[in-house]
Amino acid sequence: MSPSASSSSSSNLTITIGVLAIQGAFREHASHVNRLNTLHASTIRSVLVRTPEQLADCDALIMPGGESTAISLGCERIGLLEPLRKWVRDERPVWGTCAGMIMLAREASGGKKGGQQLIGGVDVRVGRNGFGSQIDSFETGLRIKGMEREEEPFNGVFIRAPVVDALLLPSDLEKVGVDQPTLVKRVDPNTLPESVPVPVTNTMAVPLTPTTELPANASEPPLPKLANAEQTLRIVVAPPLYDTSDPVSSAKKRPPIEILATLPEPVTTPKSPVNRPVAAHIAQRDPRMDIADRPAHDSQIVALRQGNILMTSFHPELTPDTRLHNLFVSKVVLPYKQQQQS
Ligand SMILES: NC(=O)CC[C@H](N)C(=O)O
Repeated sequence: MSPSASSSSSSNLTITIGVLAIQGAFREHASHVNRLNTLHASTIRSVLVRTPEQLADCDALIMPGGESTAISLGCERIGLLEPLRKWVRDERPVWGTCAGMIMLAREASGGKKGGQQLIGGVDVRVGRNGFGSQIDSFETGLRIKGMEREEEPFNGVFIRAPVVDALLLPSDLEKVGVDQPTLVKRVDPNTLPESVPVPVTNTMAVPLTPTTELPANASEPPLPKLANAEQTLRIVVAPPLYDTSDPVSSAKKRPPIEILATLPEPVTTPKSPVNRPVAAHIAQRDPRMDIADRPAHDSQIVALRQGNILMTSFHPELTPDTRLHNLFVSKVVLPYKQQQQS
């Protein structure tokens, strides 16, 4: 940020935070945003976003929790997917909570048949429903790095929340074919032992390590013969958002991942059978990801930031606490807006 972007300039600003309002807990997010107004010299206001035009008027965007397949389909139908991808490509501030986190991940496992469209932007693979189903919902006190009164736990509400399967190397960009906007890789979970770490030897399976090459023709491998096809793990991949003509140098320009909150224990035994293979993958941690505060298992990560993108696997809008909304505004949105104005 330039020195001219002093905090005094923030008093003249009006900050418009859009909340994607296709499905899910968007009203709760909007009301949390509005409550921040009294905390800042700038005017902070929320708007519900349902069209590309409404998005264009925003300084920042929140993608709420709900059902990522429904949100994704809704975005597709109203022509919001590409504007959202452009938003991320332009490095504008965005925060995804729960389903919103799934949308912003570069890869997602545990998807439905037929896959789903992702926006992408953050170099992680998340596992849908990785903590289990609705009845496995839980709340837990979290310490969130950089939040005001950091020592005071923030109540994380986890509802069919996504788990971080793995942090991905940015250089994986080169592995994603530009002609194939959404690839669905299929892995036969029967080939993966329950214990970790595992070498994947079945040639039908696409190994789950971040360094895996996709098949040269980038077409889907044939479906393995399974007793129960629902057990097949699907991984959907977001289209590449950045210039991949020189993947290595473009990957180097990617902002680092900052880990903001972790759980004390890894998620090694997801209750959902669909996600069991993910558990096997969890320990296949890429040691080249040298990141501060990285926990022993990537599955422990529940809040992270990459550049101007924030993602949390829990629902901060379902508690009265507005500290996380304030962190987004103070640490991501205001600096971005000030930089734009300087
Ligand atoms: N609370 C949530 O947002 C749940 C997310 C949901 N499991 C999904 O896949 O979209």
